[in-house]
Amino acid sequence: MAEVVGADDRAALAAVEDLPVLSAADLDADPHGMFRKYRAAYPFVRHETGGYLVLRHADIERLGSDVRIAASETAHPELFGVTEGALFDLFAHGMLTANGAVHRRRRSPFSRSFAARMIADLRPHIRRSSEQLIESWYADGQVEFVGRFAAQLPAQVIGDLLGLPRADIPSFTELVYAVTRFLSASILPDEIPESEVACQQLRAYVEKTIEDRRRAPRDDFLSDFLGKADAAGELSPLEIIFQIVQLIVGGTDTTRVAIVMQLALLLQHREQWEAVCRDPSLIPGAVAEAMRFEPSVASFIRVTAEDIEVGGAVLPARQLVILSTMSAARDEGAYERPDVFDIRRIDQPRLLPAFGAGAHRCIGEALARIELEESLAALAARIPQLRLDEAPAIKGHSGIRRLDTMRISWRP
Ligand code: HEM
Repeated sequence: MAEVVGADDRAALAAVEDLPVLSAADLDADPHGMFRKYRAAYPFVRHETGGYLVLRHADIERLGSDVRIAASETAHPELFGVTEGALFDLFAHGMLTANGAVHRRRRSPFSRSFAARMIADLRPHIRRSSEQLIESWYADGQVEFVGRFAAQLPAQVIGDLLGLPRADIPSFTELVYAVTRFLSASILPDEIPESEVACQQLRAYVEKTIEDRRRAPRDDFLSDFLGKADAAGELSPLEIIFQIVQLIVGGTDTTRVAIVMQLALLLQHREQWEAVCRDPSLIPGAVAEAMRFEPSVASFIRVTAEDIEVGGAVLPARQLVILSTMSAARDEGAYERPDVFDIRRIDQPRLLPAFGAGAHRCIGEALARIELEESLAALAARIPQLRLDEAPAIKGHSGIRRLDTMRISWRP
């Protein structure tokens, strides 16, 4: 039986075996309500799949940088019986699931090209892409926003970053979303083969793009990355391919869901939408608040290397740990009135929990924020009279969250 090492003033903790076990169905039915209820009493609870859900803001910040918990390497594909193939390689050779020196080696060629000041140069281009997407359906007076805008923009931005031909973007987008399905804990076993085929095709496409760029380098992001990776000589050919695949996959669905949720939340709080339309300086605050209130990524996963004390109880060694950034973002210990959506709030931390913590903190944060800001600015400037006809039903309490459709209109 795990030992309880000290008292926490918010809870009299039982041994780990006695902690509540939350079911995925209950969590999916009311994730914020469940987190609120248990966060007040327990620093972490058990998940029915066998892992532990860590709930409080300060614990997640700390554990995100704690070397005693490690990225999960190939645990996710193995959990689904996937032990070889392109999906497996994505986890075996990518930075997201790697640890220590291997992780640093895979991430470092990107650090300069993804720095905020480099990415800032893309802002006008991302604004133009947003405006062009809006113009493609503006005359219709209404649109299904997820498919016709939110799914398109992130794929276009990454496609442009890698210098892909615009004609390839629709098929590229389909492949990316088919691969992303595998990252969700809710994928069904009979959906995996389709995801595997898509990942093989995406790998082949990226491989060919890299070959083309090596033959004819350009003044662009991909040439810069290949130059650095080749000069350092530390990445295998497979690692080079899968860092790019991971960048594509990491930057697409995450941003799609966030673009949808920020617009939905603003239209559901009409006074705040109108304020953003009148005063674009409110946009960065609106983006941060939407990421806090309904984050597109609900958690990140680690494995404990040894027993770790958290809030007066012990997380046992060799266990899967789900660090719930979604719970952290509504923690009463970190935010005033956490269940109120308020784009003017002044207690946002400098580092938003939604982008993770520690060595794996999102490498694409600056890019994601610009996509969110510029898409919102373009919508607010062009269609301030927007109405929400069908709100998106956002689902999921861990990993990337899911949503299907959202209808908006602007006819008088
Ligand atoms: C709203 C949008 C986004 C959210 C909420 C988000 C969230 C996250 C989170 C929580 C992590 C940490 C995962 C972990 O520690 O296990 C992460 C890592 C990562 N993200 Fe993002 N992300 C977003 C957009 C992007 C974009 C636009 C890109 C790239 C174009 C990107 C690429 C990556 C990569 C490559 C990693 C792995 C970093 C590493 O392991 O060192 N993300 N992201």
